[in-house]
Amino acid sequence: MIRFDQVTKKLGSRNVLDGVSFEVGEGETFVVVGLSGAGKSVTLKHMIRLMLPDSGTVSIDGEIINDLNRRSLRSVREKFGVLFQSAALLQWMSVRDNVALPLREHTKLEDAEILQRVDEKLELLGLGDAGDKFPSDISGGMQKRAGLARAIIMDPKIVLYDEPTSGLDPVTSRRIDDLIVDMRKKLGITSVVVTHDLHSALAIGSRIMMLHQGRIVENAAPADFIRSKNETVQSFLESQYITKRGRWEEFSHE
Ligand SMILES: Nc1ncnc2c1ncn2[C@@H]1O[C@H](COP(=O)(O)OP(=O)(O)OP(=O)(O)O)[C@@H](O)[C@H]1O
Repeated sequence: MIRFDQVTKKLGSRNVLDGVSFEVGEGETFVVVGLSGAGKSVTLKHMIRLMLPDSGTVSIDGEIINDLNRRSLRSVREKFGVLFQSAALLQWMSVRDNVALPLREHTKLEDAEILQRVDEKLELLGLGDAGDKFPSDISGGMQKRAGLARAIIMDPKIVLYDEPTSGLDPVTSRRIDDLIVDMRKKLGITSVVVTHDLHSALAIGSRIMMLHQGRIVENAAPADFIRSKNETVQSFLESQYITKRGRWEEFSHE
């Protein structure tokens, strides 16, 4: 579904991606972890061609997206919903209007149909009562959920999450984790999640890939990830108090 083949990207004087190859299969919750500056967000940006590789290819559903024309690129991008770090809600619009925005911009649906679809998504994300509120009147966790409602309003096949739990307290973070798992269970959505939070990664990931200095140091199912012999992976795990005999099962939804 998503495939990177020997992707390299230099930004400034750094090789931010240095021959990165991996695949994300349909229905996976693929988690990308790594220290700050490891190239996680840059990897996400390549998936929707917000950035182009210097060499190597990115393919979506078998189609190499490096050289697509604008129209074909648009149809590839329609497969994606994106939840960036800030949730990026427009402050002067109600939650309902924020979520409706993509439908109003990209479809010719009647307003009644739009509002019905929006309310369905708000309900799904536990925001049934928040439609009339403004972003500044709801909590950070609710804002993230509203951002997620907007990311899935066009019924994408794939959702990209950049640090979905950053800035949230642990309880709210686990609630967002549950929602990401729900997206797969209820809607069959493939997810790619960039996070610093290994507890979250272990709880939701079908695979976890760790980037370090532009290269992949591990790409494995959670149970194998915590047993990785790679030293960079082990010190990353230890920094978050997870040991080789880690109690990740406790966090796992599977
Ligand atoms: N547009 C850009 N121009 C120049 N350098 C960039 C650009 N975007 C990212 N970089 C650099 O590329 C490196 C990787 O950035 P990226 O945002 O992918 O890191 P990250 O792993 O997501 O880190 P964080 O966890 O801090 O968000 C960083 O050193 C960053 O400064």
